[in-house]
Amino acid sequence: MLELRDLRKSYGGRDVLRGLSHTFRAGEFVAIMGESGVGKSTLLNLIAGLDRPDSGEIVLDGQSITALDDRAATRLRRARMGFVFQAFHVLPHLTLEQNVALPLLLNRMPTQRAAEMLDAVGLGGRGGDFPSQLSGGELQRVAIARALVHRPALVLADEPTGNLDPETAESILTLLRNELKASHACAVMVTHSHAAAEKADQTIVLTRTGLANACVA
Ligand SMILES: Nc1ncnc2c1ncn2[C@@H]1O[C@H](COP(=O)(O)OP(=O)(O)OP(=O)(O)O)[C@@H](O)[C@H]1O
Repeated sequence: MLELRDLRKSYGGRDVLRGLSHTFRAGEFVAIMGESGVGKSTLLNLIAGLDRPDSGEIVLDGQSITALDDRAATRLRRARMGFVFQAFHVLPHLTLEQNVALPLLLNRMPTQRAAEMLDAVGLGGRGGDFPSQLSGGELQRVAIARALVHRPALVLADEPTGNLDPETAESILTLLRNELKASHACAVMVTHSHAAAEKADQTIVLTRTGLANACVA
């Protein structure tokens, strides 16, 4: 459902991705690991259509993302993807329910599923609260609810448990996994945490020379 074909990306003449190819299947939860600076966030940004490869192609459900202009890429991102990224953090001036409803509003979909998703992540009845009233773990649950509320085909997560204690991290990842499996979405999660990667179906290690399967759980 998501295909990376011979992706190449360099910054200032320095190669980061050198001909990277991989296929992700629907319903698959994949962790991407690799040493610092190897290009994990770069890869996620390319898949998200937030940056463009120098060459190669990214195909989502038969549609080439790399061939789209910025407007079309934004539309596709909005409709078909969900994000658990620092850059798309929960907005402080909106209530929890308004935050979770955002992808629905942007896609002109009915908004009642926002409350259902808050229930699903264990925050039922707190839709009127503001983000400042929540703990770090609770905020990540809101981010997961928002990433999945519009039933995206593809969820992209960058260190979703980066600043959480191990117990909270474990519960967040179990929640993410359960919600992904319920909606049959594919997820690509960048992480440095082996405990987080263990929650995925498959871990892929990004190296200086490409993408190598490290283990398949
Ligand atoms: N916009 C940019 N301009 C210039 N160089 C960049 C840009 N984005 C990334 N890089 C460089 O590309 C390389 C890969 O960066 P990237 O953030 O993808 O690594 P990473 O594997 O996610 O690292 P980390 O685990 O430390 O977050 C780094 O050397 C970085 O400095």
